[in-house]
Order: sequence, then C-alpha cells, then structure tokens
Amino acid sequence: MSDGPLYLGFDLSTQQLKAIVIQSDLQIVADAKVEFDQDFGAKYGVKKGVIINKDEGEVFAPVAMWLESLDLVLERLKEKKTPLNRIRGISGSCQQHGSVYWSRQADALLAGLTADKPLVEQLKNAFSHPYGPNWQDHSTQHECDQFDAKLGSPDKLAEVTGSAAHHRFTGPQIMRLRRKLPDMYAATSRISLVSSFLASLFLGSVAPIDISDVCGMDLWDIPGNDWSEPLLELTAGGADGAAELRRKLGEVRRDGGGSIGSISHYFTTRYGFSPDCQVAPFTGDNPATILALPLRPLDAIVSLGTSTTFLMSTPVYKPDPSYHFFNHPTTPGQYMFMLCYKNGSLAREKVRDALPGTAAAKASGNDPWSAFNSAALATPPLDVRSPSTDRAKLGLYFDLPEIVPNIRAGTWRFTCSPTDGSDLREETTTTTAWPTETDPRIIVESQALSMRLRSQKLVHSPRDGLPAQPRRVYLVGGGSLNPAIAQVLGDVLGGADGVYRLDVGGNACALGGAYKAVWAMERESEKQTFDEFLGGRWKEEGAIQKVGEGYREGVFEAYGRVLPAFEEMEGRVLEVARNT
Ligand SMILES: Nc1ncnc2c1ncn2[C@@H]1O[C@H](COP(=O)(O)OP(=O)(O)O)[C@@H](O)[C@H]1O
Ligand SMILES: O=C(CO)[C@@H](O)[C@H](O)COP(=O)(O)O
Repeated sequence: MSDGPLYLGFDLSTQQLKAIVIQSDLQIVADAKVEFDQDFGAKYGVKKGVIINKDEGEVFAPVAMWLESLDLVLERLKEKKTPLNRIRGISGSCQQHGSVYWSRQADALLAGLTADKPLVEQLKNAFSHPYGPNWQDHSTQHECDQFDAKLGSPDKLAEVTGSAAHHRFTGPQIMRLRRKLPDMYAATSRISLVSSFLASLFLGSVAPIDISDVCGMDLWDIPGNDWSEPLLELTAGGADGAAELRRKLGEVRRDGGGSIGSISHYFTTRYGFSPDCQVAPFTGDNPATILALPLRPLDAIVSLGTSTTFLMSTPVYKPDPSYHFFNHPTTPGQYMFMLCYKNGSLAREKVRDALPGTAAAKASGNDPWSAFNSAALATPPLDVRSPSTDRAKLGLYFDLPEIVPNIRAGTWRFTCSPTDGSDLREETTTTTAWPTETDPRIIVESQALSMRLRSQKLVHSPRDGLPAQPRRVYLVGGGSLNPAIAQVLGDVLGGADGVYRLDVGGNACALGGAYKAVWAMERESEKQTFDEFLGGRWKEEGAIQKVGEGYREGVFEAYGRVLPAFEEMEGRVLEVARNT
C-alpha cells in the first residue's frame, strides 16, 4: 500500500451497508460490510433488510438500524487496521427513492455529536419518523394517479421529471405520509433522500440532495433544472404548502463533484479520521453503478441486486412512461437511462427454493444456486428443442407487484409458436404448465426479454451486419456472481463484444461511490469530466472478467421472434388485472 490519500465509498442498499476504501490509483485497500438481517434482524425485526405491512403495501426500514450499521461498519474497518486517518474524501451510493424525516432538533443534535456515545443514542430525537420508506413500497397508487394527472398525462410527467408516477418515487411517498401522518409531517424540519441522509451524518448537518438522485422523486423538473412548482403544490396541498415543502427539501446541489464540507468532529475523534477529510455529494446506487467503470456509448449495465436494473449512459433525453431518465451523477448534459424491476433476486430465489436439491445444498453448506444453474443450462433457449414441434415458453414471476409493467403479484406461464410468436396461450393448469426444473431458464429469459423490449429504442447496430444491441453488457450486484444467469442474459440481450462481470460485482455501487470521491477531490477543474478522469486511471485488466459470449447468431434472433409475444403476454395479464 502506498502512503498517499485514500477515499471511502459506501453503499447503503436494501440488505446491507458496504464500505470500500481505495487509493488515488483506484486500487482497493480495504472493505467491510454490515448485513442487516444477520447483524440486526432480531433487534429491528427486518427480513431482507425491511419490514413489510402487507395490508397497505408498505415496505420500510428503521432509520436507527442504519445509524447502528454506520458505526458498526466503521468499527469493522478499524478492526482491519484500515488507516482511516489517510482518508481524504468520502462519497457513497444509497438505495434510491427512500426518504428520511428530520425533526426540529436535528440540526443541533447533528452539530453537537460527541465521540463518547454511538450515533443511535445521540440522534434518538433527531427524526420525526422512525422509518424510511423503501423502494419496494407500493402503498401510493392513489397518489400516483394524481401525479400522473397533474401535468396532463403520464407522458407529460415523464417529459418533465424523467419518469411517470411510480409507487416508490419520493414525491408520492411524501404526499401519502403527509396525509396519513399529518403531525409527523408538521414536525418535520427537513426531508432527506437516503443518500443525502448518509452524507448528513458525515457532515454533521443536513446535506443537500444530489442532482442525479433527485430525479427519483417525481418532483424535479429535469429540463427546467429546478423543483417543479405544480408537483410541489400537489404533494404539499397548495401554494403555501409548496413553499414549506421546498424549505424541507432544501437546495439541490447541481455539481456532483467537489466538497460539501469537512467531516464531522464525531468521526475524527471516534474513528481517527483527519479533520481535513472532505464529504463529496452522495448519490443513488444506480447512478453510482454507472460510475464503477468508464462506460462507453452503447454499453449497458445490468445490476442484479435485490432489484434488477438495466442502465445506460446517454446524451439523449428521450423520456417515456415505461422507463426512467435521471441526470447523470457527474456530467451535466449526460443522462442515465434506467429500467427497474422489483422482482429480481428475490423472485429468482423463490424459483431456486422450489427446486428439489436446493434445500439439501443449503443444509449441507453447498452452493444454494447449483440446482438452479444446472437446470437453467440444461434447458435450451425458450425450452425449444425442435421449433417444428415445441412451443416457446414465457413467464412472469412476480412475487411483488411489478414496476414495469404495473402488474399485481402473481405467476403466469404462457407458450407461443417459436417461429413467429403467434398463437400465444396461457398455460393455466398445473397439468399443462411445465416442470419446476424449466422455471430457472424461463424466469431469467423473461426478465431479460422485458429489458430487451424496453431498451430497444436506445440501441443500434454496434457494427456492420449485426442487429441492434448493446456493445458490451456489464453485470454487477450479488447475482453477477452466477455464471448461468450471465449466460442466459447474454443469449437474450446480446452484447456484440460479450458479457462482462465487474470483479467487485457485489460491490460495484460502493466502488462507484469511492471513484466519485476520488474524482470529486482530485479532478483538475470543474470541467474535467468523470469519464475523462476515470479513463486515465482505470485499468480493464483485473477489473472485469468476460463471463459470456453475448451475441450468438441465431439464438439472439430466436428471442427477437418471440419479443412481440412477450409484449402481448404482458398486455393480456395487464388487461385481466384491470378488469378484476
Ligand atoms: N451466486 C449467486 N447467484 C444468484 N444470485 C446471487 C448469488 N449470490 C448472491 N445473489 C443474490 O444477490 C442478492 C443481493 O445482491 P446485492 O447486490 O448484494 O443486493 P443489495 O445491494 O440490493 O443489498 C441476493 O438477494 C441474492 O439472491
Ligand atoms: O428503486 C430502485 C431504483 O429505481 C432500486 O434499484 C433501489 O435503488 C434499490 O436498489 P438495491 O437495494 O437493489 O441495490
């Protein structure tokens, strides 16, 4: 290890808090993590990091658990003898859309933190609400209907804010909490996103919201570069309320780099950070993921965390109600395109757990994914061995109500002709549906078909003679460790130059946060873009691994032929859901 400056990146996601320390040359020096279920499940009653109130569709996490986790992860870094005194900059990436409600005492309590007691004790009275809504929350249909109507249509809302109304977006969430808990709302001095909440702890004062993460609220006018007044009014119930809400939300920091202030005394005295250590703006976990490597045009990232997301960086702002556009976290004039699915890892885990063999593997400490992987690889694309006799299989495996399409929880299995997707039929009974061993391939294929369907307008042919598709597909998040998933995703999505896994696959957004901290502190000027900066220091070797061929002629086209049937299947399920 050299003795130069170090940088610290965090990822406060659904199931864990991770920390990663790197050098200026981007080498990783140390990491540590806290797993919410394992470390705090019994104390806070969380499962998979959250508490669920099924009756109302609410999903939330205790803010106190996050405070305890921050102290614990720093203890763990200290135990590993990480030289925290050399850390010069901190940034981070956090689950998006979640909100934290500060009380009127927050400013004083944050400013007066002392090193002798943990955060959770000292900040007991700093919150007007003990919970932060989680992105899986789906309690806000009523509010979403009003957001979609407010500017005239979901298309218009997407044009202004980058997204149509979504249950998890912070504007509808705030609107519902204001209605449901008016005293709590009145007692709230400031509202943070999870990213600005974590930055606030380091800063010792409430931090500004970040220019990219703010786009996950349905409140920020992206072309206008300001809060949308009509949407603030809707959320807060009128013009007076809008002015008050604007104050609660505070200024948004337009620059993703630089420092928002020095680290609080609490961290210098309790953990030995240098008083010169600076806090850079924290952002959302998806925006940070696109900072984990120098992304080129036509590259796509598939993040296989609790949620599945499909991300691209683009100079073109082409919003549509079925996906999201965010400001790029570091580069004005660039945008992040995102598709987000709730039914990612947890839905795949459910299919995995239904397989004979998984329970035994778990009990004996073997890889719980081995039965899933063998089954996925033993099944041919679409489970079609012979196109003249076999029907192609498609499915929707929604454990939770999905985001796109907005369909209730349930499992649907369909078949169609593999040659042109015609004759789509729902396989309704267990006798005509397929064996559980077929599900692993079909769930991953169907998740990928949804991504391919919705991203097709953003890709073009990477080289002469090839169909439109991404250049490279990068996999990150916990699921990126899985070779069978990598293979199937590449079969469906293509990737002219292959499918790659980031070597720190499960830590990509924490790493993106750490890279952001290096750039924020060491950029030559405000004009040096993140990609220029990172491109000069990032070395492909050792950072990524090719895990799949990507585009395979014939296979990619076979999925293309059933894409219209996939769309029709979603439409049919939506139609039935609407009429029941
Ligand atoms: N080998 C594997 N194969 C498939 N999925 C995996 C594997 N290892 C971990 N996962 C999945 O990764 C998920 C956690 O991913 P992670 O990126 O750490 O989540 P988050 O950032 O949302 O907390 C788990 O829900 C688990 O299903
Ligand atoms: O809601 C979204 C993005 O819109 C999610 O991607 C969250 O940002 C949570 O991510 P993970 O916990 O899966 O990392």
